[in-house]
Amino acid sequence: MYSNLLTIENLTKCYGGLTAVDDVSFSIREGESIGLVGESGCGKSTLARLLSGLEAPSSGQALLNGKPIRIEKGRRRKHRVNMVFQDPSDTFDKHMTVFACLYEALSHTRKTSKAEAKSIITETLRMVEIPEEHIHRGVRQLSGGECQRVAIARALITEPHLLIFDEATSALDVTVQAQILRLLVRLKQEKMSTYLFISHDLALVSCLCSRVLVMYRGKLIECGTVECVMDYPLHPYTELLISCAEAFMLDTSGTNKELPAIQSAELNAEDNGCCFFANCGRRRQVCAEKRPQLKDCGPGHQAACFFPRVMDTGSGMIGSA
Ligand SMILES: Nc1ncnc2c1ncn2[C@@H]1O[C@H](COP(=O)(O)OP(=O)(O)OP(=O)(O)O)[C@@H](O)[C@H]1O
Repeated sequence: MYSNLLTIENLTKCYGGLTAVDDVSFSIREGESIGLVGESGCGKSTLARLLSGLEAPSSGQALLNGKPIRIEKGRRRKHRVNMVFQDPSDTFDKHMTVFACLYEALSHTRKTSKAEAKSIITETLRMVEIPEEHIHRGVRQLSGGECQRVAIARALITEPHLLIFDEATSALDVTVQAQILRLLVRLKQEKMSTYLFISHDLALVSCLCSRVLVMYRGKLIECGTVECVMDYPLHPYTELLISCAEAFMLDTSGTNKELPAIQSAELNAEDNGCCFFANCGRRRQVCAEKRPQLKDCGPGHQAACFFPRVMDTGSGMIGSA
């Protein structure tokens, strides 16, 4: 019996000489909301495509309810794992109406009468706050925010086991982003589904998720509850990521704080060593020679670092090796 909805074991994806996802292992329990963060190009979307059966791994496996996720087209895949992408307009046939888009998705997973389909579609559109009179509009007539709501409705209507949001708000302007974020918070409360939120935005992940995974250059380098990782980051890359996010926020005098510098990844000479070696202020010889594996550093908190930050959380020390 598998208690986890999703179990990822040593998942790896190579494109030629590039390892986009490198020996990644983690699990997601049913009903959990997990955040996946990391800089651009670290492999987040590749990992999402592997989980949704859009691409096959080079090695390792992803199990959904104990069964390997395989490349599947259309209906079965979307019923198991469905994705909402950054720019939904790319994923719609612009000549279709809102009703036709949702009906197509629904008919992939369930047989319904027209009347039943109409009632399910109306209810799903209500859930994402699209007015009923939009139902016969063409998707090309929708605004960016409306289009993303319809994309969310299209994903929800298939009742997937796992729903992945890949930067689902980042193409929208800030006011629409805030509306979609409020919608996601509400949906998460109303529908106890299992979600994976991929984002650059740590604040968004903090709002929506209970646990967070941090990736760097294809590797999982830290994971734990949102509170643990945000308040007590152990890996130097996570510390940098959080300080970068804070630096973007205006301080009380109205000026931006200086961004910490990050060196080019090419400076990381040691393929066998730590992927963060070139940028790390705590590096020692062993970091150049051996690759650190994820290890428990505190309750529900893991980091792949030989010298994680040691901190007193008030209820005990974390990070000591
Ligand atoms: N089909 C592909 N063929 C070759 N290289 C690819 C392919 N897809 C992704 N890559 C490369 O794999 C690496 C990881 O890309 P990926 O899109 O997964 O990163 P990401 O973390 O999602 O980035 P972003 O946040 O900018 O979307 C990048 O170097 C990218 O160029």
